[in-house]
Amino acid sequence: MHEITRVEGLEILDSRGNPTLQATVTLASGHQGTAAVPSGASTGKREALELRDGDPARFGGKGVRRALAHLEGPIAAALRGRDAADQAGLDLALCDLDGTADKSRLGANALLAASLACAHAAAAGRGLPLYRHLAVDGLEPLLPVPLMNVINGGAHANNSLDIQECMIVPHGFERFGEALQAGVEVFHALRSLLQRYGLPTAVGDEGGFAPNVAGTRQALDLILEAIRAAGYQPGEQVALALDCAASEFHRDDRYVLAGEARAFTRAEFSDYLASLVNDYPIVSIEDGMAEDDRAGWGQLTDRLGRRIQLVGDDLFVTDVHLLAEGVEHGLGNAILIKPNQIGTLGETLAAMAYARRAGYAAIASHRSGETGDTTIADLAVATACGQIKTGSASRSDRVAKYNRLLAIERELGSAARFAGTAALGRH
Ligand SMILES: C=C(OP(=O)(O)O)C(=O)O
Ligand SMILES: [Mg+2]
Repeated sequence: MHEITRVEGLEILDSRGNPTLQATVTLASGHQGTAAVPSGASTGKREALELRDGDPARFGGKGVRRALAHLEGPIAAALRGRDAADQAGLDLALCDLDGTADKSRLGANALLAASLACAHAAAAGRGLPLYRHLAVDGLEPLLPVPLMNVINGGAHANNSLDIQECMIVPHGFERFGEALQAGVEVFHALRSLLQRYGLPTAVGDEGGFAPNVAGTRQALDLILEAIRAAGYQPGEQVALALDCAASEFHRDDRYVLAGEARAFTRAEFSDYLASLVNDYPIVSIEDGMAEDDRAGWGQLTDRLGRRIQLVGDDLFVTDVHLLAEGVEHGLGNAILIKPNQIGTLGETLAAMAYARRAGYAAIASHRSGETGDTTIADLAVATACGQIKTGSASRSDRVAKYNRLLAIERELGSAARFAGTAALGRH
């Protein structure tokens, strides 16, 4: 029994300068665990609620004092005396305590901070690294392929690109460290290219560049050129991935892309994405259709689901019930995993387990507003999900996750396995 004796909260800042929550859980043994919660910008409308104070006089309404009070009040009271190693039981108790479907009473930010900090405390109490503590029965630790967002658009940058994320996927390598190095070299090569073409090298929220490009194809052409300039083979070693975040530009049943000066029907937008897949080594498209456009998701999955990975982010919001519905109706073939979309670690693990059983891929993911917290790195390794999406190499909040994975790879030594190309080969 790893008895919880104290739960403390702290209001800290995220990478966008907005307040967020950190929790520290102390056990009777004296061991402690600390975790911080991130925050999204292009949030799915079915996400659990991130409780904000709404007082415009403080952080423009984004304060988290109420959530902090919930964390240190009712949540702390409910956790004291419980076993930190009983993650499922703790998280069930937290859900019951909140009592709402969307965690709007206590706030998903308050609940997740506590939930994650319990896991860290239990790991410390057991004398295990977090990825060992969270290890899923029968699965060996696996270092994930990084999906690195090198050109930012959409809600994450104020440039002309409608597609939110253009990512590189360094998969054709033996070790995580080699893949990361390749990704970073491509990122540096891209910076040089942008400079040469007189385009700005300022970065967006996730650390990727945010140039004013003339549409998606120019962004992808630049990335391909950067992959070659860095000495890697596009597709074979470093592939491409997109997060369209299509809910953001879905209006009146049309996909309105300012950069293409066009409003697409769902069929036309499927054609457009298929043409990109034909012309570029794209292995994964996230939120290629809007969260409410189930017909669009069905069409896109029929069209591309056997060729590439189609990831539901806003569509599934890390919710096992929405995922189950999606599996039943054949929507997509992968789920993005963001613990703060659902609000507890236990429910996050349940969604990942369901995906595994259903043959859906799972990608552990950061949010666009991040902290130095590295829990998702351990989560990816423990669940052997094979992929992690955590931005570019130019911001310390993103680099922290990559550095954690480097440390895990070293710690595992000769037992370290890298997911590599096999992680993408399910379709
Ligand atoms: C990471 C993402 O952005 P946000 O955190 O803004 O939802 C995403 O959409 O996948
Ligand atoms: Mg997304």
